[in-house]
This record gives sequence, structure tokens and C-alpha cells, in this order.
Amino acid sequence: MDSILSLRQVSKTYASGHKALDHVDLDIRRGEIFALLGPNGAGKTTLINIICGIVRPSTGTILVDGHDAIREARPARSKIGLVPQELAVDMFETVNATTRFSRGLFGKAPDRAYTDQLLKDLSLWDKRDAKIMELSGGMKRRVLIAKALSHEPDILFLDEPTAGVDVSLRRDMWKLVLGLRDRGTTIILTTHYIEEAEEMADRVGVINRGKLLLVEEKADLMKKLGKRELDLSLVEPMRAIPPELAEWHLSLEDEGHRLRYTFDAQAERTGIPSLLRKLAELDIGFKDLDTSKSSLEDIFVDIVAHREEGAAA
Ligand SMILES: Nc1ncnc2c1ncn2[C@@H]1O[C@H](COP(=O)(O)OP(=O)(O)OP(=O)(O)O)[C@@H](O)[C@H]1O
Repeated sequence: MDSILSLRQVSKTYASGHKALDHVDLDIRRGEIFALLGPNGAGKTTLINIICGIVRPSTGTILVDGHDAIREARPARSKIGLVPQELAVDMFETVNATTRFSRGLFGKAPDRAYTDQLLKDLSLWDKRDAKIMELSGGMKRRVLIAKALSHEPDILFLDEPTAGVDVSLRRDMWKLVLGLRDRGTTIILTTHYIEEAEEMADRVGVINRGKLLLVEEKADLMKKLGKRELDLSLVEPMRAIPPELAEWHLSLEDEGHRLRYTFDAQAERTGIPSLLRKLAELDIGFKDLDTSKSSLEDIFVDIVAHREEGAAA
């Protein structure tokens, strides 16, 4: 694999004693979009900050396009653009000035043609002389991206790029990120939104409590995510599932009061009509039926439970 970024056995214990990262190994392929999913406090920002040289790892090595992130911090950092979660810009500065200034911070000579094009690509050209405080929230986010790309980095980190933005802006951001990838930028984003990973990522990593639990091709993960559940509240509680229902692999919940069928939401045939026919045939009555899609949280719980079982075995 042609890795642009390699982490080996990276751990971080903060001064408070909190272990935010636990032996993380990760390779990012050149040119891919990698989505890092994880609940609050999982360690996503810590991981990004370590790669960007903002936080020092307790142990482990990080190579950024061949440069050691600690021993060769400057060349390593210059490969990276970081779009932080929170707005950290001078509100009184103009869009144009702040973008050019960011480029200078990385020791790059001014390149008007590049920064002008960047503002055009991000639909900020008309606003180039506006003060940042005068912009809408969505425009401000675009300014953060312009700043992050101002020094022509090969890797772009987006920390929660669409947290708190409306649906149409989210779609715009997705388009923009896909466009950057088409031009060869490697993109790593953190997110809570499964749709975001679904829409954009080539690969997905799941992190929880500082541990990278899995890294998979999105297509493979989506198969696991596409599970739905059908719950039937039974008229009469059941002690065991009749053998005639074996092919649906049902489970009995709530002390026999509910029958649960888990199926693949993307499958052409869900198996529900035949299940309902069979229940009628067997004279099994139900009062109510309910379907639910597995949420990201369920998936985390599932993955974590699985891993812990595996570790215990
Ligand atoms: N400077 C610090 N000192 C002590 N603990 C910290 C520090 N920074 C982060 N932590 C802790 O480390 C853990 C991981 O935090 P981190 O910000 O990396 O999580 P995250 O996955 O980015 O979460 P979120 O989705 O909420 O942004 C959390 O429990 C957090 O409280």
C-alpha cells in the first residue's frame, strides 16, 4: 500500500492520567478519503492533534509522507492542512488577508494565482474583501478550509466538518471535499454522522475509548450498518421459537413478549412478507409491529461488545 501517513503503536496519556489513545496502528492511503468515526471523547481530536504536532504522543511513531512527525516536525506539518472544529480566526481580518497570512505561516512564498484560485474554488471570491465577522456560518467554515489549504498541503484533516450545519450546506461541503480528493488531496475526516461516512469515505475507521477497533472499506462496513429490526409484540408470550420459523433466525426479547427479526435493509427481499404469512399459518398473533434501523450507537456497542468478547476468549 502507498501510505501517505503511518502510525505505529501511538498512545497518549494526558497529565491527568487519562489514556486518550491506546496503541493505535493506522495507515492512510495516498489519495483516499478516510472517515474516523467515534463517540464523544473517543480520542479523535487527540489523534489529529498528535499527527499535526499539536499534542505530543506518550509513545509511538508517526510518519507523514516519510517525515517523522516529531523529529522532522516542520516538513511533516507542512504536508498537512487542518480544518479545526472551532472557528479560530481573527474576526476583523478579511477573507483574502487571512488566507494569504496562513500560507506565510508555513514559510511559503506568496502565490497570488494559487490563493485567488482557492478562494474561487471555495465560492469565497465575491467575499474576498469582506471581514470574517460579516460572513454566514457556512462561509466561515469555507474560510477555515481556505486557510487549511493555503500552503498546498497533500493531506487535509477535517475535524467534524459538518457539525451543526444545515442539510444544504452539508451537501455543499461534501461536494467540495469530493472535488479536493479528485485533485489528489488525501482527506481524513472525523464525524459522528454515519451519512457523512456513507456519502464520502473510501474507508472507515471506528475508534472508541482510545482504541482503533476496526478499519474497513466503506462498502464492507455499510453491509453491517444496513441492518434493520422488525419487532412484533405478541398477543401470547412465547417460551421458545417454533422450529418452523428457524429460517428467519428470530430472537425472543422481553421475556417472550416480543419477536425480533433482523434483516438487511438493502436486500431486495427482506423476508418480511413470508415471515408474516408463516406467523398467520402458525396462528401466532401480534398486537403491534415496529421497525428500527441500527444507529451508529448500536453499531459501536455491537463492535465494542464483539471485540471485548474476542479479547476475553
Ligand atoms: N488536554 C487534555 N488533558 C486531559 N484529558 C484530555 C485532554 N484533551 C482531551 N482529553 C480527554 O481525552 C479523551 C479524548 O478526547 P478527544 O478530544 O480526543 O475526543 P474526541 O473523540 O475528539 O471527542 P469529540 O467527539 O467530543 O470531539 C476525552 O476523555 C477527553 O476528556
